[in-house]
Amino acid sequence: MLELISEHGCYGGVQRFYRHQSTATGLPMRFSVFLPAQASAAQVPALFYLAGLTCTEETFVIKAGAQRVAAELGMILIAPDTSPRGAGVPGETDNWDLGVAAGFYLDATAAPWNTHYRMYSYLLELYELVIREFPVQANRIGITGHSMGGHGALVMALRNPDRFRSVSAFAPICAPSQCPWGIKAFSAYLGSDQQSWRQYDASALMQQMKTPFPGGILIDQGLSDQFFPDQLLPQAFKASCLHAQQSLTLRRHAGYDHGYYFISTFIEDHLRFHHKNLQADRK
Ligand SMILES: N[C@@H](CCC(=O)N[C@@H](CSC=O)C(=O)NCC(=O)O)C(=O)O
Repeated sequence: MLELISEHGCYGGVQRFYRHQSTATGLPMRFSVFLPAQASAAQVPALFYLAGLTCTEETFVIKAGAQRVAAELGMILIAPDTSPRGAGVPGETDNWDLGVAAGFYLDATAAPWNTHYRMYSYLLELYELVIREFPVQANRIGITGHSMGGHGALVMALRNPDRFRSVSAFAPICAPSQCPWGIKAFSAYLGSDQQSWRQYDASALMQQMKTPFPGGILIDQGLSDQFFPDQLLPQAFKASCLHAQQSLTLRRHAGYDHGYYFISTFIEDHLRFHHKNLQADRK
């Protein structure tokens, strides 16, 4: 059962916010949907956007300025929240990089996180819900994201290429098993067996990838990004793409930092990249 929280006219379409009860997390979850005008008459392509640490389902919608081009292209935008809320895990709001707003888009297996912190399964649940409830072309769905959400987008696409036909990312955490944010989160959520971390590590997954994304992968990275040297490691993902013969466009931009000024500058390129890839004939 979907509860509409609010709706707002936007570029001829409508920006909506919803709440629903999730089976995966066992808690109420929130997400946002932009519906372009074209969606009132036909099924259209859709793009999931996964936000980063400290964000909500609202951050992308109010900061990235994506709706104008999505309205032009006739593309639905879906932005979920970044973690369960109200799980009651002791200390879950004590750190900005673990717990609330830091779900890392994985299914926790270690207590006390494993009951509700199940964002990987939640995204698959949301994917089905979106196809059921909105006028989406089910074979034309892409995914993108920023930082922790860029990690989530790459992992979701690499593990579910039949669901997500196109993938891009902004300053993603490319090798979480090797950076401080990822090591902290994976140790808490998944435990000490680093073999189990590989299923949520885009660079490790890409090493094993058998069928490349035909339209390539697009990543943008700011060179004034304060997290670039230690946390993001795009060079690791690039090396894995070379190994797997996956075409990767990794653009490095002088003068851009980690924030939404960077994302809002390049979001149009990402929407057009996905629109083009999703237009290509798909079975
Ligand atoms: N703790 C700091 C920094 C938090 C921060 O930079 N969050 C990024 C994502 S970082 C990786 O996932 C973000 O997108 N913030 C939202 C924004 O509007 O910029 C803090 O709380 O400021």
